[in-house]
Amino acid sequence: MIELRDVTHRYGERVVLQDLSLRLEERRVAVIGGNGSGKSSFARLLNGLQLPSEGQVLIDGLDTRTEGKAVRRRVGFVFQNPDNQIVFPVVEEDLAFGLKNLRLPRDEIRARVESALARYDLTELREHPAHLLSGGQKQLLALAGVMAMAPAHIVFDEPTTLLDLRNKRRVARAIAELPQNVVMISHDLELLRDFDRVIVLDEGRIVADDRPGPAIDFYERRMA
Ligand SMILES: Nc1ncnc2c1ncn2[C@@H]1O[C@H](COP(=O)(O)OP(=O)(O)OP(=O)(O)O)[C@@H](O)[C@H]1O
Repeated sequence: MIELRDVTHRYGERVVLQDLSLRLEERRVAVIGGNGSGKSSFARLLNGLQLPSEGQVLIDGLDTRTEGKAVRRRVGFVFQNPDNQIVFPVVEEDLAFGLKNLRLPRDEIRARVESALARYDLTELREHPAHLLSGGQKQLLALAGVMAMAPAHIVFDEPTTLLDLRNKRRVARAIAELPQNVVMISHDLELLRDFDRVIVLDEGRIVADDRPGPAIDFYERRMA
């Protein structure tokens, strides 16, 4: 479970998240809101990439402030910009990198890399230089890398912005099938229609927190 207790976040003087208290227990939670409403800042608090200016963020009881390392093992993060995520020059090496860090046995690493390549249609690109992939292929590789690690929670910061329709559907299917808890930031409202819960942020505050239908209706009226 992810829990925020009285969380406020500032950059300098500017308050970007204000006094949030939340328990996220559902399997799939989405966070939506206008540009600059604080969604990415919210996402980055969940794996300790950012620490809250005030309050606490707890992941399965672990405080991101004091248990950062354990938190990062439990929470995978898929960045909006895959260039932030891809560290190795060749596709399959990049996929194996995080798994080696987990000190998994070599056979297990090989099996997980094969399965991730196949699942995201990257098998033919396995020896391809990662920096020469298209934007969408990079996004798939970043996703595949995090999913191969099988963390308990996965936070997605706009995972489909660069994807064509086929790959968007592929990612939507993959997310639907994930056994993990998912928190997803997205402007793509179709992607969240079957989520369990949708939170709407506006200027760093929660203005709706509901099932997808009513939350999306609220957001669309507010943005009209
Ligand atoms: N590192 C930073 N330093 C200073 N201000 C920042 C920083 N990161 C974000 N901000 C500001 O915080 C506010 C919230 O930004 P955030 O990226 O969390 O919003 P968002 O809802 O994800 O936006 P978008 O939909 O445009 O990606 C914005 O006003 C932004 O300019």
